[in-house]
Amino acid sequence: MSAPHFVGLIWAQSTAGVIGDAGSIPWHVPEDMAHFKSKTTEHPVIMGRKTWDSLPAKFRPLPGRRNIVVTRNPSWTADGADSAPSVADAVALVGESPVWIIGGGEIYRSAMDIATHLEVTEVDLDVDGDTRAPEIPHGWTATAGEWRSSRVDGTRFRFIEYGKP
Ligand SMILES: CCc1nc(N)nc(N)c1OCCCOc1ncccc1N1CCC(C(F)(F)F)CC1
Repeated sequence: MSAPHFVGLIWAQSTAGVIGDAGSIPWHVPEDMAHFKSKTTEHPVIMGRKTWDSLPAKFRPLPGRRNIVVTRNPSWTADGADSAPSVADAVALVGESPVWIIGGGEIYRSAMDIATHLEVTEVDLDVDGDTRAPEIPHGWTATAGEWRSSRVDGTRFRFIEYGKP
């Protein structure tokens, strides 16, 4: 099994870096859900247990993808998910590329060192939240798409891709 050479982190954040509040996402931008779905479908996804718990029931497990949940609880199990004690162990379970790391905050921070690709949706909102996006270290280069407006309520958003030269 070869280690995946494409390890992507994917998240949606407010401009100030909020990604969640009380276990949910404080906005509704269906274009981001479609973006997330198109990027991750058919590829394995790795997430923390809190993100697993936050998934709406009809998306748990995320369909069409191997779901791997990172938890320190060795007796944790769930239908439709594998588990691993750390991000590194979860990535080691995957012998294909790309693998997508889909949240939450703690998991992104522990995965940043092994990430090769960041796929960030910036939502132009000023919202409060208890969970923040990871700091992006120096050395990543950003390619930002154009600002778009959500069909629901006109909320502006854009997709930013980060690579490492
Ligand atoms: C979309 C939210 C999202 N955006 C980006 N860009 N990066 C992410 N890491 C991400 O968080 C995925 C895990 C949390 O996901 C959800 N949390 C609350 C409600 C709904 C969801 N979604 C809806 C879409 C669904 C589909 F299967 F269609 F993709 C998956 C579950």
